Amino acid sequence: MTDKSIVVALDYDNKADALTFIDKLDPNMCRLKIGKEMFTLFDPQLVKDIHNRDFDLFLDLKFHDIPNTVAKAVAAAAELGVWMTNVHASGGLTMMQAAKKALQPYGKDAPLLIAVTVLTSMSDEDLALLGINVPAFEHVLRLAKLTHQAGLDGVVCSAQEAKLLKSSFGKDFTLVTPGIRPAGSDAGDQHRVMTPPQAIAAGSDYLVIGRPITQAADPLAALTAIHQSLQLS
Ligand SMILES: O=c1ccn([C@@H]2O[C@H](COP(=O)(O)O)[C@@H](O)[C@H]2O)c(=O)[nH]1
Repeated sequence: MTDKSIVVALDYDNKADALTFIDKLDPNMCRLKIGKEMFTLFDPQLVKDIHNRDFDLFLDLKFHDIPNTVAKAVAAAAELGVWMTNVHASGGLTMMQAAKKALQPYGKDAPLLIAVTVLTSMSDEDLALLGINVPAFEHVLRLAKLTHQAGLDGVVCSAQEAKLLKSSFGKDFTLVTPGIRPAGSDAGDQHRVMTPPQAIAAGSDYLVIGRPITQAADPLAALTAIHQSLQLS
């Protein structure tokens, strides 16, 4: 089955368990993502272990720091040969421009560089507590505009904002959407959610899906069922 729009968020605290799961997958079935937990626990060797298995890897470290530091971090991600990496758009225009510039020497081998807008776990009420008194979609739009201006490849957003962002920035602006929940599954700490078929219909390019797959009794069956739901949509 080939639908590489699915990016499985690994988020395992045990490397052997993660690799056992990965070894059941075909790199044509999905891409993989590791984030702060796994990178901190298992270091760049994990990136090499995943690349040795021929998967495209999204290194989701959400860099957020001064421009010089973020530029160096993004270049370090490029050295690892990852398919995609990211920064926080709220780090600002200058920071994102510095990150983009740091990838110039890598040419066509540079990873895709995207920016996180508003975390999918956040509601309008969470934003209000930060003094951001607009609905989440408006703040996402603001941050996506800044990201587009900085020349990045796209954003992380909720699939709920995908239609708005595709109509604002065009089809080539890549939308990576976590907060994906198959119908009937537990939302957990995610707030702005959509099902896989809804997300694709809304314009998401990549669906980031973690616990509904990795915490399922049979993760491979859960991934296969999501593939099937997309083919029926
Ligand atoms: O806004 C964001 C940005 C990143 N994430 C990450 O995606 C996965 C989602 O995992 P689930 O288990 O499917 O909830 C996770 O690694 C987050 O760190 C996000 O959820 N929202």
